[in-house]
This record gives sequence, C-alpha cells and structure tokens, in this order.
Amino acid sequence: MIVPQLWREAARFPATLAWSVTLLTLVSLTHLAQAVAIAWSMSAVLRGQAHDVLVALALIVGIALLRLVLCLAQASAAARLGGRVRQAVRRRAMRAALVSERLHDTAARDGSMRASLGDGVDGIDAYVSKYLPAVAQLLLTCPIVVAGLLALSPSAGLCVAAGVVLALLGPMAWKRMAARRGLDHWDSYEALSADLLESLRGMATLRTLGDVPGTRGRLDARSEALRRATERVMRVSLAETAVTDLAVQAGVVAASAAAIAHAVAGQAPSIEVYLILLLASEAFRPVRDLSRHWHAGFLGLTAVPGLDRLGAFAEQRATAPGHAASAVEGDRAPTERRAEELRVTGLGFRYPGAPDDVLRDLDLTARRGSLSAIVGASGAGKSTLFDLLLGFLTPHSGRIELDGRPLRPSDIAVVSQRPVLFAGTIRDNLAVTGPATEAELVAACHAAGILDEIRGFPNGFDTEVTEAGTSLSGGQRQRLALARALLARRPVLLVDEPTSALDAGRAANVIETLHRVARDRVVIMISHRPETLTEVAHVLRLDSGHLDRSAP
Ligand SMILES: Nc1ncnc2c1ncn2[C@@H]1O[C@H](COP(=O)(O)OP(=O)(O)OP(=O)(O)O)[C@@H](O)[C@H]1O
Repeated sequence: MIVPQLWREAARFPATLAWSVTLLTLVSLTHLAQAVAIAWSMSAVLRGQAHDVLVALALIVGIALLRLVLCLAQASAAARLGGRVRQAVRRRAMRAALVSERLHDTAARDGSMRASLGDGVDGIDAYVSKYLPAVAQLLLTCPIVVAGLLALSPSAGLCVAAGVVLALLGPMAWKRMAARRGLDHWDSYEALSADLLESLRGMATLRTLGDVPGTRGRLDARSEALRRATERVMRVSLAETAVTDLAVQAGVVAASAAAIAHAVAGQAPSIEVYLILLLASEAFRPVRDLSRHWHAGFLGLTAVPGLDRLGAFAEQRATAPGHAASAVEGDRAPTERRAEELRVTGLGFRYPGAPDDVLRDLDLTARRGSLSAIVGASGAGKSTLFDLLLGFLTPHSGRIELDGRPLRPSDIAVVSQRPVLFAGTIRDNLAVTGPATEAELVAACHAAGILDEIRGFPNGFDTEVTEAGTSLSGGQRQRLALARALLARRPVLLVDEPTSALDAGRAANVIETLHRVARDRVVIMISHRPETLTEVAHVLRLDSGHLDRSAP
C-alpha cells in the first residue's frame, strides 16, 4: 500500500534511506546464502562427506554472525530514517498549526491537533522506517530467488512466483477496506482526544454546572465508538492476514510437491531438492515481513489525511506579514524603539460567512505621550480591532501605519484580558520576549505593580507557575503579563481591559502605570470601567463599526 506523502518524506533523506535498504537487502542475501549452505550440509550428510559437513556448518555459523551484525546496523539505520522523517513532519506540522489564523478557526480542536502531532506523527515512523525498506527489499530479492528456483525447477519456480503474486495482490481489496476503516478509527480517536482535553480543561465549569455525569457519558460513548472502530479494523486485518498466509502456504506446498516429484523421479541431485525446498520458503520471507510491517505502520498511515489537512506535508509557507510567527521571530534581543503615531485609515473587516462588516471605514489615530482608550458596547468590534492591529486578522480594506510605514506585529506588545502564562518559573515567563537582566525584571515588575508579591513568594522570580498560570490569581496574572509586555520594549502597547481582575486600588495603580508607560510609547487600552477613564484624554467610542470621535 503506497502512501505518496510518506514516500516523498523518506526520499528527503536519500542517503539514510539507501543505506537502510542496502543493509536490509544484505540481510536477505545472508538468508539465501544460509539456505544454500544448509542444502549443501544436508546433501553432504546424505553422502557421508564429513569434511563438507563441517565446512558447511562453519559457513552457517559465520553467516548467522554476519547477519546479526547487519541486522543491528539495519535497525539503527531504520531508526535514524524514521526519527528524521518524524522530526521533519512534526516540525512542519507545528509550524502550520501555530499560526494566528487558528485563533479564529472555529473548526480547530486542540485535542485533535494534539493527537495528530503526537501519536499521528509517531505512528508514521513504523511505515517509513520498516515498511518502505521492506518494499524495496521485496522488489530486489524476490526476483533473484524466483529466478534461481526457475533455473533449478521451472515448475517449482512457477508455483512460487504465482504464490508471491497472489500473496501480494490477493489481500489488496482487504487492505483498501482496512485503510478506509482505519480512517474512521483515526477520526474516532481524534474525537475522543479532543473531548477528553476539553473536559479536563473545563472540569471546574462542568462541576459547577453539575454536568460531570453527562460528560462522563459522552466520553463513554466516544470510547465505545473507538472500540467498535478498532474491532472493525482488526476484523478486516485478520481477513487480510489470512489471505496472505494462505497464498504463502499454498506456494510453499506447491513448490515442495514439485521438489518431491523431482526427488521421486530421481531427476535432480539431492542438493537441488533441498535447495528448492529451502528457497521456496525464503522467497516468501520478504512478503511476510512486508505484511508484518504494514500492520505496524497502520496507525501512521491512517493519520496521514489529518496531518495533510494540517499542512504537515506542504512545503514551508512563507510567513505573511501579520502572522503571529513573525511577532515571535526577530525579537530575541529586544531593543527600545520609539514611535510617534499609530494611524488607521479606512479600515474594513468582515468575518468569513458573516452577513455584515464588523468594522467599516474606520479611522483612528493614537499618539505617543498620552494614553488612548477604546470603549464600546459588547460586540462593537474592539477585540476585532486589536486582532487586526496584531495581524491576527487581515483587513479587507484600509491601512494601518506606524510613523508612516506599515505596522508590523513585532512593533506591538499586548496584554490580553485573560493572559496566557506557560509552565515554568516566573522568570521564564517574563523572559519569553527575550533575555532580560535582573534589574530590568525588577523595573518592569515594579512598574506593573507585581514586584512586592513576587518577592513575597518563597522562590521569588524562580517560583514555578503551573500550566496556564492557575497557581496565580487573575490579577497577578494580568500584572505579570503587563510586566512581560513592558519587557518586550515595543513601540506600541495594546492592553485589553487591564483592570478587570483588580480591586479599585490596584486598578488605579495599573492605570497610573499605563499613563507613565504611554510617555515612551503608543498605548491603546480597551476599557469597560468608566472610573478608569477619568484621566484619559483620548477616549475613542466604537459604535457599529465606526469611531464616534477619533483622537486629535
Ligand atoms: N470568529 C468569529 N467569527 C464570526 N464572527 C465573529 C467572530 N469573532 C467575533 N465575531 C463577531 O464580531 C463582532 C465583534 O466582536 P468583538 O469580539 O470584536 O467585540 P468586542 O467589542 O470585543 O466585544 P466584548 O466587549 O464583548 O469583548 C461580534 O458581533 C461577534 O459576534
């Protein structure tokens, strides 16, 4: 069963692939040489030639040792090939997955993606490292054995050739059916992974809604669907194996019958009879190996369509301006940059499939020196505007410029309403945007109003933060995210409702910090709390896709 994407992946490493195939072919040749040596030793025993028996036995032992060495080298080459392909496919799949478009892709489920990136990519290893070299081995060694048998006994050769063809083509229909059912199996597996991940993430909400039994029931149903899909695949697999085995056994029995007929008729010397018997079995060895490796690589094979959809087999796409990747790259060692004016002109945007524009012909100017705030009813398009500024969405019309040139994602630092922290220490989380000295960390955390609390933790900046930052309060996460954004030293700072998780005192401190920060950069804040806007000179009201009043 040929999967073009996986062949192309293996072909990207021609030297490793060729080395693996060469070693596997040499291993096959040692089996053939051993068959010849065994036939010779048995015929020597029959003829009572003790010297020949000893030489043949020494040869058999020598060949077995050589094969051991070759097998070890082949296993290592195969593992190298599988590992390289896995790494390349996973790297490309991750690049394709970690793009800003995913933020707005309502069909994407993290659990499905995790299954594809994890088990799916691991699964293709067996297909690439074992199955592909086994195909090459079959094509190289089977014709040699069949030709040898034809030379020894045309009837035995024909029986074996027919058996090989039958063993390869006979189970094709079942293989195709197994591949189809395998796709259903993979879909069930992905769905279960996605549901499981979402249930774990939403456990607290599910508990408070009293939906834990319901969730358990849904997961049970998914699990049952996966069990049924697995059984269906196994049934077809069993039928496919039975057809292969039948063809193999029939070929060996027919060739043996031909050899026995020769022996009975006294047409051939004993060594030829033994050779026919042994080579008939050897001819089917690559077929049996191929069938075994096909089953081992089956999971990876079924993951291919999902990985393909993800873009794992596409050439690396050029990262368009505005993609999140470019916001991360190129900012390893940030240096302080200044900008005077962010200007938005004639901006228009509509979500795919939505009946109306979210933003229409929007003009906006925000300047360094004083804080700008955007307010507006829920659904007015404030977050959409931020996503357009960040390059997560592409506008249908209009321009976004910083000091007269197009705004780049790397110009912007952002503090979202629900900031994401990563597993690691507070220091790791602060240093995500680039290396920072202790003094810089202290200054940023002081400005964000979180320094005293960090110093109060037993390990200070080296305190571990749990995954998604759940070991910190909402307000602490928000202020840590503000410190992180300040450390990015970008000329534009976007802040989405920075005080939503803070009490009045802390909220006032953060707004004071933002006023201070706005002296060196353009700062735009989304706000829902009127009391935080008293000191803000430029309040921009977003209404039905327009701004009521833009900053002067
Ligand atoms: N991915 C999406 N696909 C389609 N429509 C969307 C999508 N995201 C948002 N919208 C719609 O776009 C409009 C603006 O949403 P947006 O999130 O920008 O509003 P907002 O002003 O930030 O609201 P809030 O103050 O409640 O956060 C809403 O009508 C929303 O339903």
